[in-house]
Amino acid sequence: MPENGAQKRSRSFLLAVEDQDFLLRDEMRPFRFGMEYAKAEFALRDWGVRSTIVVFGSARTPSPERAQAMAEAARGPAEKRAAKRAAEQSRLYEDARAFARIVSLRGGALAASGAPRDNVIATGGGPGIMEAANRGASEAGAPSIGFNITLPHEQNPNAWSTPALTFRFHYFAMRKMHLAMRANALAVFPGGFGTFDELFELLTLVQTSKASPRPIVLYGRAFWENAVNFSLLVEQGMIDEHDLSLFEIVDTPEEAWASLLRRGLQAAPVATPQEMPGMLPRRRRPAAERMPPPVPDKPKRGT
Ligand SMILES: Nc1ncnc2c1ncn2[C@@H]1O[C@H](COP(=O)(O)O)[C@@H](O)[C@H]1O
Repeated sequence: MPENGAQKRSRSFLLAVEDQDFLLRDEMRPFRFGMEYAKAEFALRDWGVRSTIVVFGSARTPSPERAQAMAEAARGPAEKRAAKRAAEQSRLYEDARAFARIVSLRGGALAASGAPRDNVIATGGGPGIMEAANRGASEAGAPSIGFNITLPHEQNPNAWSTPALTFRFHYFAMRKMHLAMRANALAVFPGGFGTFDELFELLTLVQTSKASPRPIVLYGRAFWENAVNFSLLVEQGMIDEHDLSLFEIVDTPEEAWASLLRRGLQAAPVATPQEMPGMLPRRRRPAAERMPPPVPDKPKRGT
C-alpha cells in the first residue's frame, strides 16, 4: 500500500533523528535545546505535576548507611576523623529525607486520581541531599522528580526519584529552567558551588522580579550564618535590608514546613489512603530500572 502524506512526513522525520550527524550539527542546537524542554514538560504534564518544591543541597552529604560503612572501615586517625564528619553530616541527609516526607504527605503530591499534583518534590536527581529528598518522597508513597544532568565523569541518577520523572539533561540552562519554572518554594540545604549557584540564581530572579516571590528556606543556621555574611552585603550596600526577607533560616524539617506555610505556600488537603490511587510502592529501584530512556544528550560538537 502506498504511503500517505503523514506517513511520508513521519518517515522522513525518523530518518532525520536516526541520523546522529544531522542531529548533532551545531545548527541543530536550538532544536536539541527545545527537545530537552519538551521531553520533561510532556512527562510532567502526563503525571499531572502542577507545581513543585525544589530541594537543593550538597551532592556529597553521606547517607547514614554510607557513614556507618565509613566508620566500620576506618583504620587510621584520618579515616576516623572523616567517618566522624560523615556521621555528623548524615544528620542533614536524614533531615532532608524527613522534610521531603512531610512535604509529600501534606503538600498535595498524593493527589487523588486524575487531580493535579502540587508541591511535588524536585531535585537535581543526584546523590547526597538530592537522593535524601527523593528518598523521603518515595517513603511517603509520592512521586518525585530528578532533574539530573549528564556530567563528564560518569554518574547515574539516584535510585529514588520516580523513573518516568527522572530526566537526564545535557544543557544546564534548560535543567535550571525546569527546576525553577514550577517551583512553589525552595529548600536549600548546606552545599558547595552547585548549591550556591542554584540558590543565588533563584534569589536573583526573585530580587529582580523576573520570577514571582516564593517561600525560600535555608536549612541549617550554623552553616548559612558562617558561609555567607548577609549582614555585610547590607552594610556595604550590595543588597537592600529588605532583600534579607526573601528567605528564612530554619533548623528542623517541621520548622521548614511551618516557614513555607507562613510565607504563603498553599498546601493541598491531605488525601485519605483510599483517595490515594497515585500512591507508589516504597522501594529502591533495581539498577536495571534506574536509567531513563536515552535522549540525544551527548552532542559531539559544541554544546
Ligand atoms: N552529581 C550531580 N548530579 C546532579 N546534580 C548535581 C550533581 N552535582 C551537583 N549537582 C547540582 O548542584 C547542587 C549540588 O552541588 P554541590 O556543589 O555539591 O553543592 C545540587 O543541588 C544539584 O542540582
